[in-house]
Amino acid sequence: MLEAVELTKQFKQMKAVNRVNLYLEQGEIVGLLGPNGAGKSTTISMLSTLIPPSSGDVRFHQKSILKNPAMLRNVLGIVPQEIALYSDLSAKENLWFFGRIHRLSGVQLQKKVEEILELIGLTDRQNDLVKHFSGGMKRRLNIGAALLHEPKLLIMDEPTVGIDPQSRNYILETVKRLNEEKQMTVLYTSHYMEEVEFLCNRIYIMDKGCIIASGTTAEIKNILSAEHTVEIKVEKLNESFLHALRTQPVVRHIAIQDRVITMLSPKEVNVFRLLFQLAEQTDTVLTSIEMKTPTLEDVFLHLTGRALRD
Ligand SMILES: Nc1ncnc2c1ncn2[C@@H]1O[C@H](COP(=O)(O)OP(=O)(O)OP(=O)(O)O)[C@@H](O)[C@H]1O
Repeated sequence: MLEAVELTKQFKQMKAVNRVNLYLEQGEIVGLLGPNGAGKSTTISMLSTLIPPSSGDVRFHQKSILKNPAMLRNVLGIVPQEIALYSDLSAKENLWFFGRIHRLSGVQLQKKVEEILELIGLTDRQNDLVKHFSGGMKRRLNIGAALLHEPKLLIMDEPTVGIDPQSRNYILETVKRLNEEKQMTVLYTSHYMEEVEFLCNRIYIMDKGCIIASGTTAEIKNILSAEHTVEIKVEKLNESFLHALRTQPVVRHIAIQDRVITMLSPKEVNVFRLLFQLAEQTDTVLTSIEMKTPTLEDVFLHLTGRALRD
């Protein structure tokens, strides 16, 4: 349905997006995952015809949209990262305004506004001014505004940033319903692993302007199929134990939070024996050792050496 071919954006000295190739099939929810500054917003700005690429192409149903953006714009809904609403208007008035931009009017517009208010759970608050809304309610309305013209393709730029867990779940469930009930194709960018894992059929992981991995969640996790994530709890964090761990060639990506140490190690290594030996040598009391299947977060760490939300 939509395809990026060698898509590149150069801002003066900075290559924000570097030869990105990705595609969305009709009816898929595709995740674009990456840390701040990875190039996600720039990529979707080019995909949604808001900014032109420096080189490369964007194709919609195999046709380049660079010279004919209207073809895509008519069926595209965009949920921007920044809230784009009028705070002195009510929720309903905002939806009316955006509906008119999409040339809806009369009974058709009225019906659509009611339907959207219901979908985003704001029917009861439809007459309240947006300036009195919580962050989560604004985000939901922001999404509603993108849905008025029944887009076939919805591009969402980190739609859950800075909101409460309840609104976040509401948004995720709404996206899933739109996909299942209306067969809406969705490109969803986020730096929350759990969100893309919950929503997406396929995922692209982006870092420093490049796609560094792609596939289904299972395929991406498989990159680390030969490794375990090991979680070690210690009674007291001991520098000599950490030093001993860090010097082991079979131990990688050590992360520490409070008294919990997380690391990766190959499955064929007897990590229990190794940890007990090191604990004994350094007078460290181990409270528990747990082996886990690597998460997408671990894969990102493996590929880039950094955590997703560093
Ligand atoms: N108009 C611009 N001019 C110059 N540099 C830019 C411009 N827009 C983005 N950049 C730079 O390009 C890089 C990628 O930014 P982008 O906003 O696409 O990343 P992102 O993955 O969406 O990050 P975030 O999650 O913070 O939005 C960043 O280093 C950013 O500073």
